[in-house]
Amino acid sequence: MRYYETPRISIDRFVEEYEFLNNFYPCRMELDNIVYPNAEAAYQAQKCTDTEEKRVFSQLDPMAAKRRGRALSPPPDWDRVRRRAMERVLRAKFLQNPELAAALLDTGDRMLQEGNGWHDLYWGVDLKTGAGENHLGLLLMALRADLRAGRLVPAAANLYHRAAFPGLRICLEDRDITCSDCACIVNAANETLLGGSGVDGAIHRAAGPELRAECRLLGGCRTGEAKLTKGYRLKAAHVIHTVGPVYGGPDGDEALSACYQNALELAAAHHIPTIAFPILSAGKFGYPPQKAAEIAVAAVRRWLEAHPESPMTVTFSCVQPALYAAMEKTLSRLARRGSSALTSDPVP
Ligand SMILES: Nc1nc(O)c(N)c(N[C@@H]2O[C@H](COP(=O)(O)O)[C@@H](O)[C@H]2O)n1
Repeated sequence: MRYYETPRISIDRFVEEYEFLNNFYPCRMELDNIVYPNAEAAYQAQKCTDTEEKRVFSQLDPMAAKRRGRALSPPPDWDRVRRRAMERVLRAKFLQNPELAAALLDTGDRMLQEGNGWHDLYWGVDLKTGAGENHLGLLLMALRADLRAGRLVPAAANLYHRAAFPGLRICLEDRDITCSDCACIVNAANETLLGGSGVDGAIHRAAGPELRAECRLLGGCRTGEAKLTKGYRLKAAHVIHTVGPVYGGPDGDEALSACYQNALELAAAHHIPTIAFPILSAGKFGYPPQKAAEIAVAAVRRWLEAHPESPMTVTFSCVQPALYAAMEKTLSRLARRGSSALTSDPVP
């Protein structure tokens, strides 16, 4: 949805297509020469005065960052400076990730408030009572006004890291999949195909409402299956939606392999040359990072080896540090066995 299409009602929870407003949303940002994987880690790190202690947060997923930040004793003037710390973090997040700045602008004049059920009355408001100071929402709205007026200007492109494993025809990026340069991206969807949270919400928000309209015609998707749509406002021309299993269920690992294989089969049938996968089932469906990584790599590798004539190259797009590390370990081990060529470069 674009700015002029948005109704003037408030956004009172930062979930689903508005999850990008949440500090837990995965996105790289640099602050004082440290690159963080999400705004929560960047914010919690500001409680440390020691740079090495701050650097620990560069490896933390949002929940781990929140826990570690809470266990620290903050500087004595923290209550006075924390709003300014959050403002710096939000500026870094949105100015260094232009697609997020565009999404913030697309919220138009809507009131932004972080409704929550965990009684945070400083950064948000209580969803039940409406009480709270909503400083996160206020800072986001001020940033939006600065972007709209041109007082703040986002970078031309966002920062990410790409590792190539040429012998394997596989790459690994720590990039938001909605910014992928591949012809097709894979969505970790649910059985309704009508959007949800996590990567599903991010893809639907970036693709626009036309994606949901096409998804409505598909009659859902069973676990392990894959369905194709257009990419609409995404850079990718196509989206393949697949439903991964929830961790711990019967035949889950086989279903997870089937997601990768069916997505690749569908892509090949439509002559798609490049495809980006998130690490399926490793988010809200609970697969442990190493297990999800091994199943992903084995399934893709098996398909590529069975189709040596295919021009397909596969990118794994992975925004969580623990998952990225598991993927890098798994792919490096395989590349050492299968190929001596291995490069790893920051982009752009
Ligand atoms: N590459 C990428 N870009 C995003 O914008 C994302 N939100 C994610 N998330 C990853 O997707 C996988 C499925 O998670 P959910 O079921 O959506 O929670 C998981 O690997 C997340 O880390 N990835």
